[in-house]
Amino acid sequence: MKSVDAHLAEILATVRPLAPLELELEQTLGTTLAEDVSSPVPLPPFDNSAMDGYAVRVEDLSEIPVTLPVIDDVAAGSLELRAVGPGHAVRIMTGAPLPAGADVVVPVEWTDGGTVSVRIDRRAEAGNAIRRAGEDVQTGEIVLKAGTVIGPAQLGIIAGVGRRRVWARPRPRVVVISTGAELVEPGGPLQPGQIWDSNSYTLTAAVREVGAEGFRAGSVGDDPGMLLDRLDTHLMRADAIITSGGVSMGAYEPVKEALSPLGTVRFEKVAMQPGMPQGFGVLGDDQVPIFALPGNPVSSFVSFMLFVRPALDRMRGLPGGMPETVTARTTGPLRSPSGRRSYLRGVLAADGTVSPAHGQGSHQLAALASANALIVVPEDVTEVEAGASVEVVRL
Ligand SMILES: Nc1nc2c(c(=O)[nH]1)N[C@H]1C(S)=C(S)[C@@H](COP(=O)(O)OP(=O)(O)OC[C@H]3O[C@@H](n4cnc5c(N)ncnc54)[C@H](O)[C@@H]3O)O[C@H]1N2
Ligand code: MOO
Ligand SMILES: [Mg+2]
Repeated sequence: MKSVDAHLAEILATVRPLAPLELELEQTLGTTLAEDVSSPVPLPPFDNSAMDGYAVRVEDLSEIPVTLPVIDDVAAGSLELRAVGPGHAVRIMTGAPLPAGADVVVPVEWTDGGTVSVRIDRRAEAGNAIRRAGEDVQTGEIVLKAGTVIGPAQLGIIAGVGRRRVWARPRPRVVVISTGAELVEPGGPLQPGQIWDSNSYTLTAAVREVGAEGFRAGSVGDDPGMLLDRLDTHLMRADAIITSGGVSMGAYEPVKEALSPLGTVRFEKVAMQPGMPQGFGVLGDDQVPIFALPGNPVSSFVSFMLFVRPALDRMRGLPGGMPETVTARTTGPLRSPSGRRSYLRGVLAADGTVSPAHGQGSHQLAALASANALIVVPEDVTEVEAGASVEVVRL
């Protein structure tokens, strides 16, 4: 059987980072910057006030209290400014440009708030409550490096240096298709022998959670032809395809039947549990990667975490690789089939212990829903005692 690492390595050798596009600011959340962004101007662009108060000359504060005439009123965005001469005060709002001649801002709380003249009751040091031009960013300074994932704060500084568009690798568009004649769309009535399609929702959500765009394309039953039609419909706009089900040893394995003849998708057993039956390859002229995951809901979820997520990271221009693990102590004994790496469901606690879930069946939704971690049991281990330390993938 193929090792987990070899399967992941083959996937990572196949997928490619998406080509950068010049994106409008609003479209960039979750994308990966493909250029260094620098500032064309100093930030702030001009000396301005950090507080609502009065701009004055510090030498006029030598005798406190002192009353000064208020010669101007400067709000943020004001253009024409009168200089502050000796013995003058200018009322100033936070963010407003500092008038020439002033070298201190006295917060209004330290005064009587006068508008014609102001009594200042407390001395402020020179430079108080002044934001100097360029103290945040210098002209030409790189504020974000290529390869940075753009979140809200990164959008802030891109907008803050005046960029309307940036070059970034877009979020991969991933189409999720379920297979299985037994599947019914949640909300619909169940006939005998039917189940609700959970994989479509789990996998589309997992795609979105890792920063890609997920499109749930529904189920195609057990009909290979329907699968091929559904793939045709979505292939041109997909950067990747995920299917679940129909890849094992059964008589009706629509994914295997539909894709094996194409010769570009391989189906094999990987030395892991859950997630043993795996299909991976590329489709169409654009070599769109397809992840043909096993049908058992826990198998497809674990397969997503191990194989799809790292691939999507790479497509986003990020490193992407085997999920990180943390060390924990298992509170209960663990069992794992020899020769397969197990990913058992468990609950990792703040005290560094991990409690294995009661149900470890790869179809058991409840155990997966209550887990926040996958306990890794290596291929050559079949028993782990309670209290032993284990490696754990956080979910
Ligand atoms: N004789 C053998 N039988 C099986 C083997 C094997 O090696 N020899 N492998 C087992 C393992 S391991 C797995 S995993 C499953 C995977 O099989 P498939 O990928 O063909 O999945 P299906 O047969 O289509 O479905 C399996 C199971 O999962 C349920 N399912 C499928 N799709 C969904 C969905 N969208 N939402 C919820 N549940 C889904 C389906 O009803 C089946 O119960 O094969 C084992 N068999
Ligand atoms: O891959 Mo299966 O998930 O071992 O049940
Ligand atoms: Mg099957």
